[in-house]
Formats: sequence, structure tokens, C-alpha cells
Amino acid sequence: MTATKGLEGIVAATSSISSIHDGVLAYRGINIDELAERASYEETAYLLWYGKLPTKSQLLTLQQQLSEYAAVPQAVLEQMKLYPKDANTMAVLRTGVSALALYDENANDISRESNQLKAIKLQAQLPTLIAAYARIRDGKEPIAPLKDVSLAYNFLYMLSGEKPDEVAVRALDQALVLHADHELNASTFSARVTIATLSDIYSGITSAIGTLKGPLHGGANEAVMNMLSEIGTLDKAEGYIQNKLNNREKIMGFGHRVYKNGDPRAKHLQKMSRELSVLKGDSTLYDISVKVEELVTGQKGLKPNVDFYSASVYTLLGIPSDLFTPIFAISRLSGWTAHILEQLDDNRIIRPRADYVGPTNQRYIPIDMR
Ligand SMILES: CC(=O)SCCNC(=O)CCNC(=O)[C@H](O)C(C)(C)COP(=O)(O)OP(=O)(O)OC[C@H]1O[C@@H](n2cnc3c(N)ncnc32)[C@H](O)[C@@H]1OP(=O)(O)O
Ligand SMILES: O=C([O-])CC(=O)C(=O)O
Repeated sequence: MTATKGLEGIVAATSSISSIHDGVLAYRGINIDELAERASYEETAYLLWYGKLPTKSQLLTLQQQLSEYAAVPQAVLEQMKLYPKDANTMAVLRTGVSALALYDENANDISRESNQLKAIKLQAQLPTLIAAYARIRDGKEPIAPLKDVSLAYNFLYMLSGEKPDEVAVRALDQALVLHADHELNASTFSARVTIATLSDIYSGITSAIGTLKGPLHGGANEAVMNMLSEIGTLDKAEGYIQNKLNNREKIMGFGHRVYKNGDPRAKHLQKMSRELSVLKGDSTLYDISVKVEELVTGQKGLKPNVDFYSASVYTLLGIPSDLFTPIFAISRLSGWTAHILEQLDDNRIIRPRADYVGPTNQRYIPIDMR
């Protein structure tokens, strides 16, 4: 038995949810470029869950369900008020989702019907949880979700209490479409591993949130923003990046396990970043990002991944950087839960082997002889 570090190149599941072939990402066979331009996040979530695009009435039903379930139990909000105000927002989300399970009497029902409904409920509740904590830690009261608005609209509204503008809603909606699923990425894999033991969906999602949190995965979008803030001005970009590369440090938002010739989602986020900069009349962040890309791609051949331009997009939307990875979770929730349903449809416990390389033929030494 020989191990492959990081399971690179290992095919660990069959799936019909999303595919990456020759650098093309597709959800249920539809190219992400087309979905990014034309689909709403709600349509995308439906597509991931049910395998086909919704009809008008199916979409309406989903939108009504998302509205109906968006409120979170008051007890969970009260607990959030007791969390430290400087808690890591992904830790808050992980704990919040875990708490939601305590108030769901069907939490441990793993039938397909119940899991599908819980997937919709979690999709509806995640934005509410995140927006509530963002306000609580700023000393404000959470804002109740609106009915009959899109998920992107509701999230922006619950953050500020103000009607978000159309451009911001469309930009966030498109970012959510782009992040919704990505084959067997680390967090999806951890959700599948958890659920394959026949554990409940909340456990699967808390595993996934914990996995997404790391800076080599979803946490990279916040790390990109920290880097752009440290750079500060365009003239400092070159020295900053050169110094990191000389020290063999990783540049966040670059590289990918699967894409070696570029991430097909990055161009959409770059375009969005450029357009939002123009609207804001300040292109500092965008210009620094482009310069960083030029340097990193030029010197290392590494291309930006989905996290790189999302950092400037979210900042230009006025969103604080510690909400970037939670926003990624809002979007990936549809992918995670689609994979959970798929795993349970044809389940087998996921249990690979390890190539043991430690000492052998050792004896027990009594404690007073060690
Ligand atoms: C949503 C997502 O999860 S997208 C990924 C988000 N993560 C990041 O942006 C973090 C930065 N990127 C990385 O750490 C990596 O590229 C990963 C984690 C995405 C992929 O990791 P792997 O597939 O294991 O790539 P691996 O680490 O083998 O990279 C190959 C080489 O490129 C280098 N490299 C990879 N990414 C970077 C980077 N961002 N900056 C500098 N060098 C890099 C590695 O150091 C390695 O060099 P070496 O061969 O001299 O040791
Ligand atoms: O697939 C991966 O390894 C990382 C990921 O989640 C993505 O790129 O969306």
C-alpha cells in the first residue's frame, strides 16, 4: 500500500452533481459560464438538489420555502448574544448550525425527504445566522428576514437594515452561483465522510463548515483581503509580493489542486470587481489585485482561483472581510447538501487505509523503567 499525499488524483466517489473536465466547470452538465450570466442562486440551488432547472412554479415554491424558513429560533439568537464579540465568524457559524440541530425535532431523521427539507431550511437559515451575528457583535439587534425577496437581497438587507441596491444584489447573487459546488473539494468530502456513517445532516454541515474555514480552502478569501489591505497602495504591491515569493510564502487566492491553467470562475469575479470599482469611482483595490495577479502569474505561473477576486468584490459591496468565508458557506451549502443526499442514495462508509511508516516490533516498557 502506498499513500498519495493529499489524495491528489485519487477518484474517491462517483457523482452527477458537478464536473471539472479540461478546465470547464459544469453543474449538472451546464457550463458555469452560462449559469453565472443567466441563473439566479435559487435556480442554481434547485439544479444542484433536484438535477434539473426548476420550472416557474417549482422556483416559486422554493422561493416561498426559503422565505418561510429563514427565521432562526430565538433561543439560538439569544445564545449568539453570549458569544465573545471577537469570535471567529466561521466558528460562530459552525456553532450556530450545531445549535440549530438542538431546536429541530427532526434533526436525526435521515430519510431523503427529511434531509431534502432540512437542506432547504439550512439554506434559508444560514444567511440569517451570519447577518445576526454580524449585528450582535457590533452591539446591534438582529434584523428579521424579509419575505418574498431573494436570498442575496435578504442577506444584504439583514446586515444593514437598508434596502440594498440592485447592482449589489446581482453581484452577490452571481458570486453565490459561482461558489455553489465544486466536485469533491475538501469541505464537501468531509460532509460526505460524516454523512456516510449515517450521521445527521447538521453534523455533515458542521464538519463542512469547519473544513471550509481553513486558509488553504474557503478561508483564503479573507486572507486575500488581509493581504490587499497590508499592501495598501499600488506602488507597494511589487515589493510586498517579491518579498513573499523570495521567502517561499504562499500567496493567498492563487493555485488550485485541480485547475492548473486557471479557474473558470475567476474571470467572472474579476469582471465584477472591475465594474464595482468603476461604480464606486475608486479602483485602488482592483488595481492592486491586477498587479498582484501579474506578478504571481508572471513569476510562478500560478493563476488566481475563485477566492482571489471575491475579496475585492465583497469589500466593494461594503461587506467586512470576516464575513467572506461565511458567505462562501451560504453558497456552498447547496452543494454540500446535494452531495449529502447523493451520498445517502447509494451509501457505503468511507474508510480508506493508511500506509503505516512508524516503528514495528516494539515492546511495552513499564512506566518506572522508561
Ligand atoms: C475555494 C478554494 O479552496 S480554492 C483554494 C484556496 N486556497 C488558496 O488560495 C491558498 C493558496 N493556494 C494553495 O495553498 C494551494 O495552491 C492549494 C491548497 C489551493 C492547492 O494545493 P496543492 O494542490 O497541494 O498544490 P501544491 O501545494 O502541491 O502546489 C504546487 C507548487 O506550487 C506552489 N504553490 C501552490 N500554491 C501557491 C501559492 N498560492 N503561492 C505560492 N506558491 C504556491 C507550492 O508551494 C508548490 O511548490 P513546490 O512544488 O516548489 O513545493
Ligand atoms: O475544489 C477545491 O479544491 C476547492 C474548492 O472548493 C473550489 O475551488 O471551489
